[in-house]
Amino acid sequence: MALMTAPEPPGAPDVLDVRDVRLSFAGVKAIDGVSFTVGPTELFAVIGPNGAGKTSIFNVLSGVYRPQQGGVTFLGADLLGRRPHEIAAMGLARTFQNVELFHNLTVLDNLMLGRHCHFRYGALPAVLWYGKARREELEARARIEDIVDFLELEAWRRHPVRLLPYGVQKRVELGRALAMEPKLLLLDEPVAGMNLEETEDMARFVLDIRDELGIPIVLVDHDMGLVMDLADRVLVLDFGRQVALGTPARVQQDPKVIEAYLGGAA
Ligand SMILES: Nc1ncnc2c1ncn2[C@@H]1O[C@H](COP(=O)(O)OP(=O)(O)OP(=O)(O)O)[C@@H](O)[C@H]1O
Repeated sequence: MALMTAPEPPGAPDVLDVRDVRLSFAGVKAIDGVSFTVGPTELFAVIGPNGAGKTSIFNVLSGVYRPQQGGVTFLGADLLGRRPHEIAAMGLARTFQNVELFHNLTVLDNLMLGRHCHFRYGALPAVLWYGKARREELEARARIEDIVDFLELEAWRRHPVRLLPYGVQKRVELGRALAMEPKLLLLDEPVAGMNLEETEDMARFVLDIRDELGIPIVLVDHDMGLVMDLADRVLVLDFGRQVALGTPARVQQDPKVIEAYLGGAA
């Protein structure tokens, strides 16, 4: 399939390296010494009860928050201090807890907007170098059609997003992130508010992105069940602190996790 990327060679370096990150807001420790790595084909999950610091970690990774301490390296380059659009251009794409799309635009137009970081020709150059700009647009349209196929959005492609069922809107948001041709995908509560069927569909697409497209994923959720089914490794947070890090099987049996997470707000 045209979307397929080359498999990583064995022993390829980690795509993400988070080292002892600390972030406070007026004395509230949102992230209190968190460290983890994400491998080149890994599906890594961050879980924890409400207020544990999951969204804060995503906001650090995507350049919205700057931590007071620690380091973050993405594909060997330092991330901290970079603006969100720079980080997106480096290949780190994210989805949001709530659907963040242009609701009056069609599915195809929303996906096209996800590709803007790949356009080299603006309005005036497009007039001057019509041929190249045209080729670029045709190429973009072909990539978008691949994504439409991959996420099974054919039936909705010309519909305004506001008319779509919620689960399909979340899939379009995923498609917009894929349109950026990311090297790492951050998914913020991808099944929040979904019914069972929509959740199962989304779980299948998330696995396919990792397995067929070879894109590593960091997924944040408070739904223990989903994460335990999907993730290669899980980081459990509570009050900003790292409670456990390991395979789902190991984390699930960790007494600290049972006490801090399952016994608490879960
Ligand atoms: N911009 C901010 N200003 C002040 N406090 C913040 C800010 N962002 C996060 N916090 C605080 O940091 C802590 C962690 O919040 P965060 O949103 O990261 O948790 P979460 O695990 O994503 O929670 P949820 O599951 O409810 O989304 C909370 O105590 C929160 O109130």
